[in-house]
Amino acid sequence: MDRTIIAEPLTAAAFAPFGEVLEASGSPDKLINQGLCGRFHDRATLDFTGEDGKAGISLFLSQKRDLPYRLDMVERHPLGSQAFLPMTAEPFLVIVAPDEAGKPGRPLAFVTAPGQGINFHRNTWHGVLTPLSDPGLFAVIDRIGPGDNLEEIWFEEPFEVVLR
Ligand SMILES: NC(=O)N[C@@H](O)C(=O)O
Ligand code: NI
Repeated sequence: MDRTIIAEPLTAAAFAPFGEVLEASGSPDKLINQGLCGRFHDRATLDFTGEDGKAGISLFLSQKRDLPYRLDMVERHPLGSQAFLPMTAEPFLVIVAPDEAGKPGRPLAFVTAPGQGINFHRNTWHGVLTPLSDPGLFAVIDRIGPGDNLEEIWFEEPFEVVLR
């Protein structure tokens, strides 16, 4: 199998099987604050299961990654969705993989446009947060609570993610 993955520009359609793209583009769902603010309302599927699980907002300050990016592993969260919302205008790398009988299939990679965030659906195979610039500062909305919410798979042979 070819181990090189070409990252494509992120689109809502291509990402739909894995989650949502969060971006303030097009017309807002509603105008608020005396018409001075557009609200792009309720754009992500937040999904938290398991006893005593709740939604939490955390901040991640991650080191940037260089390209070509060595993809050694993917993970998933069986008990909750996970959203990455950049607090800078810098693009970042988003990696997902289809589930094939409980194991990840061939990964796909996307590069966000400035201002785009993402929300992984619960139990979606994904690469960890992968900034391409410093500071890699993100707000992350995911499940807080007890239970095993992390499943990791390390590839026998890594993939290499490149830009087109
Ligand atoms: N482990 C953690 O909090 N982050 C990962 O889930 C990730 O996807 O970056
Ligand atoms: Ni994760």
